[in-house]
Amino acid sequence: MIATLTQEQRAAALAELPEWTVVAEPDGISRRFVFSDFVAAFGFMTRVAILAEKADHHPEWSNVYNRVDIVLTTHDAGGLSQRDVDLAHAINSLLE
Ligand SMILES: C[C@H](O)[C@H](O)[C@H]1CNC2=NC(N)=NC(=O)C2=N1
Repeated sequence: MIATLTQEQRAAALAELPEWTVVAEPDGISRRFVFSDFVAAFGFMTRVAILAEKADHHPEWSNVYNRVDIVLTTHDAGGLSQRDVDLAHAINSLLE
């Protein structure tokens, strides 16, 4: 069973993810991505979906035209875990 991060671990992890915001409900982290159009947004979502499936860790997300909103939380742990942090870094890497 995966555990949620301790307060110390959270603080350290979030310091490395300045683009992500803490959200309360569900306990996790969130980031908004804005692209030029729907095709670019959906292409990004496809790449995130492949990462998520490989990691067996899946985002809560929504898409409206060129915008993608992602929340990462670990359902099995009931909050933010290292899996969310790892996926956030992998998603960030897609944009480099
Ligand atoms: C059985 C399967 O491994 C689990 O249900 C995985 C799948 N993807 C998941 N994704 C997320 N975000 N949280 C989980 O707890 C989770 N659990």
